[in-house]
Amino acid sequence: MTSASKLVVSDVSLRFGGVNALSEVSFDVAPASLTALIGPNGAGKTSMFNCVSGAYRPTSGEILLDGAPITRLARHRIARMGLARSFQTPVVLAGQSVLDNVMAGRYLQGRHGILSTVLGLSAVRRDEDANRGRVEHILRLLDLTSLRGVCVDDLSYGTKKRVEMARVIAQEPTLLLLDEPMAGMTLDEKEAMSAYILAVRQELETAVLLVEHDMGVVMQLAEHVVVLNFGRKISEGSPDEVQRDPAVISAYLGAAPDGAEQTTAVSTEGDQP
Ligand SMILES: Nc1ncnc2c1ncn2[C@@H]1O[C@H](COP(=O)(O)OP(=O)(O)OP(=O)(O)O)[C@@H](O)[C@H]1O
Repeated sequence: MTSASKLVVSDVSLRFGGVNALSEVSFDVAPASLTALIGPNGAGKTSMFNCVSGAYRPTSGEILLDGAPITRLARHRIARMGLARSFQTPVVLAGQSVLDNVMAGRYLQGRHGILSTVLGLSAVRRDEDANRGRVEHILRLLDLTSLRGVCVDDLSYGTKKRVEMARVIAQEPTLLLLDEPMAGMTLDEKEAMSAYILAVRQELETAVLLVEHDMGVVMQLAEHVVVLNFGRKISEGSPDEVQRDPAVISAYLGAAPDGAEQTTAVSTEGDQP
């Protein structure tokens, strides 16, 4: 753990009745870095996202955001501290345009309450102008400008995921949690989404924590990889290091016993290694 870490996860455990979803998991996310959280189905990735974002309260352990404890804070308080997340199934405002969806992200980020917004106070109007400029910029960044007036209901699944990402980015997070941003996408859409994630990160200098099953994407995007299996951290390091780690290969293949010699690396082909 370093005091300069964006996120520090320290000995986090989460139990559901008799199920240990997470067992004493620790890792850091460095500022402006891209860290991937990977592991086979049921490894505990979503549980960890839910603990970090405040949806679940860990049974034990501590989570720090910019050095401040967030373990027991409500979701909206953590969001106000700079954390935003996307979901496996994109969360969009049905029946609303792409523009309105992204504007919704600005309202979450805004400092004015609903009453001052309704009263149309001048400070709010100044913010509105700034918001519009910011939203137009985000639409351009994610190639959504031409779709700004289109209702999200009429968009493909992959484009809805892009709209959700635009809304989340509009919150100007300093830590962005992306839960399987490529799930259900075509190969072309995945390549485009990878480029968008890199562009967003460069532009906003946001730290990103990414859950993704597509190992090709993880190896291409991540600087640091944390591997979970059955709720425990089994490996951590550069993409190259983890894909050669026998414990990781064993977890994904479900075959070789712990510590066994392995000659194959984790596959970077296809969705599910
Ligand atoms: N709300 C819950 N109630 C009971 N058990 C749960 C709950 N949420 C998760 N679990 C259990 O915790 C473990 C970790 O699940 P989790 O969804 O975090 O894994 P995951 O790595 O995200 O899996 P996947 O890749 O399939 O999404 C699993 O055994 C799961 O069945």
